[in-house]
Amino acid sequence: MGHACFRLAGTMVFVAYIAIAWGMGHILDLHEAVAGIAAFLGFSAAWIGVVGFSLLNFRTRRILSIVLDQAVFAFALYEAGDVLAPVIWAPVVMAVGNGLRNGPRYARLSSVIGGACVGVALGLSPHWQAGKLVTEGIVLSILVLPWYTLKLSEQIAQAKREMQQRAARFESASRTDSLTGLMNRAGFFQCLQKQLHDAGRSGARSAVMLLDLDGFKAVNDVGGHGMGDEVLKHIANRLHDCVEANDRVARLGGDEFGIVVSDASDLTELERLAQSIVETIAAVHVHGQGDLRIGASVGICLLPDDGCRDESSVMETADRLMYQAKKSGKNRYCINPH
Ligand SMILES: Nc1nc2c(ncn2[C@@H]2O[C@H](COP(=O)(O)OP(=O)(O)OP(=O)(O)O)[C@@H](O)[C@H]2O)c(=O)[nH]1
Repeated sequence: MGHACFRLAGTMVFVAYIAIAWGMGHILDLHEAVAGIAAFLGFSAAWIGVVGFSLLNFRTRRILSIVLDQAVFAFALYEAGDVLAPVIWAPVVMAVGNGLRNGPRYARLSSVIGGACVGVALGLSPHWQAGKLVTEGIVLSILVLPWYTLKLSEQIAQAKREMQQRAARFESASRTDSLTGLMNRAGFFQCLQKQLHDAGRSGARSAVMLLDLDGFKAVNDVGGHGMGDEVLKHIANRLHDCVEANDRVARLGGDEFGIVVSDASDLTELERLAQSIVETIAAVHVHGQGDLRIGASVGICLLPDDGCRDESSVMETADRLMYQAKKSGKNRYCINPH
């Protein structure tokens, strides 16, 4: 309704302008001036009924308001002649406005109706017939300019969409590890930041795990880098299978992985998850390499923790605990005191 009021105000100003111009043009013929003003007031009453009070269904209302807009302008041009020269571009603007608001179909409809109405009005007017070329130019502009403007605006919108999609792809690539498809370090830190923020507000317990593979170097040394890459991808999939849908897994670099466990309210459950991760990795078989085995040392930082209020202090704690797990024999997890 706000928009209808805006259009209504615009039309009233337009009608007032025509009425005054007409009145001045017929200053010596008061009777005709009053008749003209009455005709425009009649139009605005019809317009208020159609658009302002929503008397008809949406689509019919739109089409009818296009016909009324364009027809009344053509009629005014026919009657008022040069007085309306300053607003000769009005049908083009109406068609472009209709297109931008309601879609290209309405722009085409508006320009065809506008071109036809103005063409007929100018063709019948002895005044405009005198300048035939100008008349043809006006009609041609009404038919061509809205189409051209809308085409341009469609192309700009399409280019904007493509740029946004490309930016989103770059953004996603900058947070993804290209080998495993997991989040990379940057993505993990972003995720950790959000987790700390949410945990700070809700006070709910969550956890951050830092996992470093044990004995991974030997896989590369024996099976080559290609084999090492396959093992990293396999481990990424297994870790992803171990956690809940709300948890996030990342490869932080080399043979180091990070996990944000969003709900660690049940400590037994969290320790069970850590143990199952250690066992899952210990069970990974490096194909064709005899009894070459790998393992994982895991450091777990429980949150909230007064000493871990930002990402770097959380990572430092998890890193310290991970090294503690390595030092105490590898293939195990260590958790901060709680
Ligand atoms: N295949 C492969 N290897 C990598 C990649 N990034 C790092 N590495 C290798 O991973 C190994 C990691 O080194 P370490 O953590 O010291 O090896 P580790 O045998 O697991 O040592 P511990 O952690 O002490 O058990 C190095 O040999 C790196 O070259 C990668 O993207 N692909």
